[in-house]
Amino acid sequence: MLKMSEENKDPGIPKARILKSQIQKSQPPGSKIPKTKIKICGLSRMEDIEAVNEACPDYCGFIINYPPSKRNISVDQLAELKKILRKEMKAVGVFVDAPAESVAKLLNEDLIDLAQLHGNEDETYIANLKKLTAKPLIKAVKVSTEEEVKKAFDTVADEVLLDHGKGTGKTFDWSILKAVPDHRYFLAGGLGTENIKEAIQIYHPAVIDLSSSVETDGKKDRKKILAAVKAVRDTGKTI
Ligand SMILES: O=C(O)c1ccccc1N[C@@H]1O[C@H](COP(=O)(O)O)[C@@H](O)[C@H]1O
Repeated sequence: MLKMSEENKDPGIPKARILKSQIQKSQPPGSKIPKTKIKICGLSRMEDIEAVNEACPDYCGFIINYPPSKRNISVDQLAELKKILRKEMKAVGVFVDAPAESVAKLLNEDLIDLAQLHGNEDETYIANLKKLTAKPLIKAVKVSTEEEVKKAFDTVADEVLLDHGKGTGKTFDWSILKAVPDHRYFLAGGLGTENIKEAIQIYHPAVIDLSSSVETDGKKDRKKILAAVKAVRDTGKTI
């Protein structure tokens, strides 16, 4: 039976609700705010793990039990891939309307470090899942208007991910991000080496999340993964 951890009894404020200006005020003068991080999503093969082990992004994403995706993997495949994934990187399980109990099980067994909820999971679902695990939850939201972006942060999830869809390889209109200049979020959808710098310098996302642009013929491409991680690190912009 799953138990609530000590940490979960006092879940505190979700990271997504803490504004950048509040973080800056709490820093000693001259100290640096964390740099934008990078997540490479949709890993499915051993060679994908070898590539990320070399590039070392901050987060690695796995699409779990979602057959409509060409990046779908089973829990057994996840377990095999996880065995060789370097420990420095956080493993993110990406779910689409999966039963909360099965998501919590993978988190609590440490097969994944965070769960990304990328379907129609509502606040009741997320609140229920939070009772089953202390691990961080990311709510993914498809956005196309300023109103939708603002509403995305009205959540009990720990993190918010703003996306064009589900691994579409397309950007949404980033100008709507001006509606939430002070918020922390994962930015996804159509990001690649050609637009990473612009995204970081203008919008300062906490995490740049990409999948389609680091593929060739539908498979992850080692050189593209290395180039994307380098692009984020080289930009080196602080939020
Ligand atoms: O990539 C998928 O197939 C997918 C399936 C189900 C939910 C989310 C999915 N992908 C997410 O899309 C972004 C990356 O987008 P892009 O390909 O770079 O445009 C990332 O958050 C993935 O988790």
